[in-house]
Amino acid sequence: MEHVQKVVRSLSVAARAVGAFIRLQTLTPTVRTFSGSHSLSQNVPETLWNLGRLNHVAIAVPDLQMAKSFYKNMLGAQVSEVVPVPEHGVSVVFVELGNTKLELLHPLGDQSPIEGFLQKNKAGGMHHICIEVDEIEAAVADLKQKKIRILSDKAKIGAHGKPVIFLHPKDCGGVLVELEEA
Ligand SMILES: C[C@@H](C(=O)O)C(=O)SCCNC(=O)CCNC(=O)[C@H](O)C(C)(C)COP(=O)(O)OP(=O)(O)OC[C@H]1O[C@@H](n2cnc3c(N)ncnc32)[C@H](O)[C@@H]1OP(=O)(O)O
Repeated sequence: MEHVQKVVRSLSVAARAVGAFIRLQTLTPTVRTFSGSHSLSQNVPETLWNLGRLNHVAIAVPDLQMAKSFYKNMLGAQVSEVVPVPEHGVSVVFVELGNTKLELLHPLGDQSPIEGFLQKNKAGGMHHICIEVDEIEAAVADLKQKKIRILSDKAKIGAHGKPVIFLHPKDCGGVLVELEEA
């Protein structure tokens, strides 16, 4: 009899553990990437666009040559020449990191969107992150519906020759987010 009670107790502990595991699986957010595994996407409703890899992290700097020299000579990174991107009001240096890039940004022209940021952050600082998407127009339509502010009327060509948009930092947890079509 005691043996039977032990078996019943073990079975009920196992059943509770399975229940907790299933609840945990339901609660755990899933990551959905267009470059990643399909098995991760099972809990996510199908949408017309997908988020991909981190393309770059952009850092606004008050002195582009000094910043370039820091990454090249102090950290030993491979860095590009200065690339002017007048359509976005910035000059850029790309820092290669293997799996992603840094973009060092400095204002170009008198209407630069990073001028105000550098006035508030005199030593410079992290300005935005850029994540790849597979369908930028679908992303724009979807995010507009979700009341996320898009900071331009339509996608512009970004520093890598691909269409980009920016999302308002106040709608993205305080981070300026750029989406780039891969
Ligand atoms: C080449 C290209 C590429 O990669 O392809 C690029 O990188 S172009 C990179 C440059 N282009 C862009 O950044 C385009 C998108 N950016 C913009 O439209 C603008 O910079 C905004 C993000 C809307 C900020 O505009 P503006 O400086 O005039 O406004 P503001 O100073 O009144 O800022 C409004 C509020 O947002 C905050 N705020 C401003 N810039 C921010 C940033 N980078 N990250 C996080 N928060 C930020 C301010 O502190 C302020 O918060 P409080 O009210 O709490 O004080």
